[in-house]
Amino acid sequence: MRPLDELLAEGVKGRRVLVRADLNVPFADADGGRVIADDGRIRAALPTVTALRDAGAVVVLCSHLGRPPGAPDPALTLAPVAARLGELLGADVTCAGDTVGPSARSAVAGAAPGAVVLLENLRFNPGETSRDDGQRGAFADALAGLADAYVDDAFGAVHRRHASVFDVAARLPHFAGGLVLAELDVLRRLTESAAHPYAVVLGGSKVSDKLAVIRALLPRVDRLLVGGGMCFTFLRAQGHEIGRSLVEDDMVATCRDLLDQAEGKIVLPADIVAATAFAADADHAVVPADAIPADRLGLDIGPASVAAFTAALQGARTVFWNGPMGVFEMPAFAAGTRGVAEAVADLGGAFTVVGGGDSAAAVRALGIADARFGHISTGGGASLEYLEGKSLPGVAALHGKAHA
Ligand SMILES: Nc1ncnc2c1ncn2[C@@H]1O[C@H](COP(=O)(O)OP(=O)(O)OP(=O)(O)O)[C@@H](O)[C@H]1O
Ligand SMILES: O=C(O)[C@H](O)COP(=O)(O)O
Repeated sequence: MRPLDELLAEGVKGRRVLVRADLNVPFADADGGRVIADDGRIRAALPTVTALRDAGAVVVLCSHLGRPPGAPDPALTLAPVAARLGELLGADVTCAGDTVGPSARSAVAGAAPGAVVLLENLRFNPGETSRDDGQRGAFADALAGLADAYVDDAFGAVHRRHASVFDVAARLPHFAGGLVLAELDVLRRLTESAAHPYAVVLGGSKVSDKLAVIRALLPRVDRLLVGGGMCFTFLRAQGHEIGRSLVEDDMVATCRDLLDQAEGKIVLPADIVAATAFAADADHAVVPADAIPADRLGLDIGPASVAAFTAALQGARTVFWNGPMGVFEMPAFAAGTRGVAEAVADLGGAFTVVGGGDSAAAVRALGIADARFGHISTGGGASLEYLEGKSLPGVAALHGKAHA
């Protein structure tokens, strides 16, 4: 895998460099409309963009935003991201009106050395995510036609076999950006040389996505703490009443199996904040985790769980945390995530990694400084698939394993 530095050493003055970044940032409703809720991923793209600008390249930047169904959706335009990037760079960023069409081509053709052109949302095009190699390849041809070299710095998307992540690398001289290299270094450390005790904290809502990770991690970790929307499928597997909480019924048997194999490593919440509705102002109460009232749903872990999770983390020398402990976006259900975040941040002598778009956003939204963690990853699914031991298409492509 050739690092960006090799491309810079070759010289890029006046060359067009296609940079795939992951600018898929969360938005929130505000008085004046939708605003960027957390710009961490835009900031994470700055070093690569700045290095190329400083070296005189024409930076042709591209990213996905959300999951539009292969057609333009004005709600998912990258225009606000271009504006924010421009503010952070202190320079104009042109946002093309399309991804590989006339607007993009003329913006790139008219760009001076050091200029940045952000292409419109890659997923406005069906070829980006298509399962059909030919359709993806045709879109990758069009992307490659806009540039002379390709840099992948989209760590959050390296687990996607998409045109801009996988196929385009075979069509241009390709290089890994500093963010991708740094993130892979951290994950390598977590898989190859993690100091023990090693604790993993998992939460969030994507239960089925994360069960495979639990299976893969169990033999390698000493403690596995499960909170968030994930824990209810486990509590159901233990035979408990979980009311109307989030559950994946077809995963209950798998959770039972994982609990049997876990040799006591899996720690589940002892109490739950159970609400009458999925709403910020819903009536709520702390209840035992094995007795959630039938008409309520769990939206956060309770104080006894925070205390138990904090205790289980003491002495850990490596911690990986993915997924909020509750619906942190609603203040009434943010205490569990805050408590666990504080516990992880306070661990002295441990290498602590927070992985996941929502988890990183939660940490920042709660006002906990990035510097209190060893590493905050820009990739949720990407980190998990790496830890699961899966091959990542974006990384394989940078190793020259994508074929046109
Ligand atoms: N008890 C719960 N019930 C329902 N939703 C929950 C619960 N606890 C947490 N969540 C939701 O889980 C979501 C985050 O889950 P997700 O699995 O996507 O996290 P992530 O891995 O950090 O993010 P990403 O995969 O985007 O990088 C949050 O929006 C949060 O509100
Ligand atoms: O938010 C993420 O995890 C990445 O941007 C990838 O997005 P995706 O899950 O929609 O491919």
